[in-house]
Amino acid sequence: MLELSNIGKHYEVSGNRVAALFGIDLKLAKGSFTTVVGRSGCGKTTLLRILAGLISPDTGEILIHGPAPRIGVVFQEARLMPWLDVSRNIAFGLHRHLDRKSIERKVSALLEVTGLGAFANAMPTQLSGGMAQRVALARALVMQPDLLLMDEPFAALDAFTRRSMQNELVGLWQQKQPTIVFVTHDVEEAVLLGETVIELSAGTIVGRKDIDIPYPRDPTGMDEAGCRRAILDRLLNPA
Ligand SMILES: Nc1ncnc2c1ncn2[C@@H]1O[C@H](COP(=O)(O)OP(=O)(O)OP(=O)(O)O)[C@@H](O)[C@H]1O
Repeated sequence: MLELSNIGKHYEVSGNRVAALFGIDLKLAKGSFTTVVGRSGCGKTTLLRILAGLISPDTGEILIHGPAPRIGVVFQEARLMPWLDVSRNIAFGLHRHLDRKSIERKVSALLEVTGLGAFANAMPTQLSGGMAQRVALARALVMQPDLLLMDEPFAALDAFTRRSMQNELVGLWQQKQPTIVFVTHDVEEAVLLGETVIELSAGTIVGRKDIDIPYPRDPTGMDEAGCRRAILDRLLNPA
């Protein structure tokens, strides 16, 4: 579906050149679930922003095979419009394209899927962090993205809410099969979610691991622990 070839990006910081990414080669098959893991500052967000088209790389090519994908992005913070209720936040991107009845139908389907039915008319200040993040996910999904880009979307949530959001995300992916790229600094999360884990260190890919464990995965499982160990070894001791 999408291919990055030899992508590089640098920033100028106080007259110094900071290489945020270099030599990135990445192929995303249609319907695949890829997690990108690495420590703070390794270039994860920069990679996601390039995939989203929010910034341009300095070098390399982005090749799109087939029609241009519709892209949805979910950030670490929900970034809801504070003056709109939950339904209107979810519907925000639809208004230019659809009539009122179709909007209502789509929004109520997403309220159902994300378990927000009782909060359709709640305002963002009345939501918990987990609920607000559900609204952000619903707002991205209502546009039926072919490519869903997620930048540490569950990082600010407590462990219980994070676990249930992870399960919901896997369920949604299995049902609708969007292509997902999910960035995290948490190796456990990367192994629980991804079909493939891309290991990023100091701006470049230092490893890739296909996770051959059926869903739903178990954070306490032996196979999962083995995968985590292999990934951590490479991230802590890159060649
Ligand atoms: N707008 C910017 N201007 C200057 N430098 C930047 C900018 N954005 C990122 N950088 C630098 O690029 C490098 C990669 O940053 P990036 O945000 O992509 O990392 P990250 O892996 O997402 O980090 P974190 O997990 O902390 O969010 C870092 O050294 C960072 O300081």
